[in-house]
Amino acid sequence: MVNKNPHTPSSLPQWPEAAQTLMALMHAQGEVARLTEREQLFSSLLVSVNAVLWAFDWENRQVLYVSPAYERIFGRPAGLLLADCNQWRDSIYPDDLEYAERSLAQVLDRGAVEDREYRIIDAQGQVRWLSDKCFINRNAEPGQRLIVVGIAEDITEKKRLEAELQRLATTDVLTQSSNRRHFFECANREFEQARLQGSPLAFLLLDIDDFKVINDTYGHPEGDIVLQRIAESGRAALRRGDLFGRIGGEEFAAVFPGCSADRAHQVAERLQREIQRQSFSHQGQVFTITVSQGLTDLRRDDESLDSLFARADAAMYHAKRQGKNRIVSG
Ligand SMILES: Nc1nc2c(ncn2[C@@H]2O[C@H](COP(=O)(O)OP(=O)(O)OP(=O)(O)O)[C@@H](O)[C@H]2O)c(=O)[nH]1
Repeated sequence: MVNKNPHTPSSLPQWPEAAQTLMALMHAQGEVARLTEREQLFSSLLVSVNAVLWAFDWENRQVLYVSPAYERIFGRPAGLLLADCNQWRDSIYPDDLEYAERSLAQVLDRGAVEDREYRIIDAQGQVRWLSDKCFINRNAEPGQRLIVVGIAEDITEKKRLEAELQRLATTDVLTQSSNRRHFFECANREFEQARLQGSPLAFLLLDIDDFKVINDTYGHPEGDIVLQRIAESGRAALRRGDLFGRIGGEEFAAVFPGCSADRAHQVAERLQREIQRQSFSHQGQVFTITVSQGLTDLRRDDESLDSLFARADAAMYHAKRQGKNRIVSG
């Protein structure tokens, strides 16, 4: 072969090696470009996701990595956390701290803990809910340091919606009292507990007198206001732990756990007076209302809440038949 270029060294065997180097260089540059692109993709994912990814060196108690969402969700500098892992612990809502630490330690036995939820207080003093799943790093060789990794998602909005859904499902929209279903669910629980513990329990039914006349005379919206005021009086008359709900159109019910019949009668009388004291006005006309109440208490042979309900219902209808505006015990 003839060397046509006098300036090029004639060591032809060097060419393939140089070409290979060049090819390797170009390949490496391509890899770097691809990795850079990947890194940018991961960075934008980590920034946009509403969760903190973290890695923790268990033995050395050191946070090795925390994703950018940490600063946004906790409102604290990541650098401080990397220097002192207690920064995370110090953000946890005091009531949830013991649970958060115990459930994190469970990862050592279980390899993964995916159902941890606890609250933190961010730097602005706002309470936030986290779902903080954690896993032992599976790639660790025996003898290597133990790394726990996790993903702590901000579920504050989800919790707020759940609470709102729960409120809507259990509350009567007009009076903001417990609705019928929720009232009886709670009442049944109290009944079972009272039976188990042998403690007293009283059950009350309250029905507005001549409510149809009120609606017919003053209009349905005025009737609605009456219902709201009765519910307010009911809530005001009860103690913490008592149950109160609207169980029908103009019918309310209450359960008094731990309350003797005499004591429940005093509460019913207070409620009766409070309702009688209220006055309503519609287009210059002032009117008052009365209610009839049926009261009973737990007896040894009561096998379900239905028995108490039936006795209170019968007592309430006695009150109606005897002229209304009164409390009858049954
Ligand atoms: N304004 C209003 N009225 C309601 C609501 N639910 C039921 N009612 C009314 O409550 C009234 C109940 O009437 P009745 O069952 O005859 O009872 P009452 O007139 O109170 O008679 P007594 O119970 O014998 O004193 C009806 O007029 C229903 O339309 C409600 O949500 N708002």
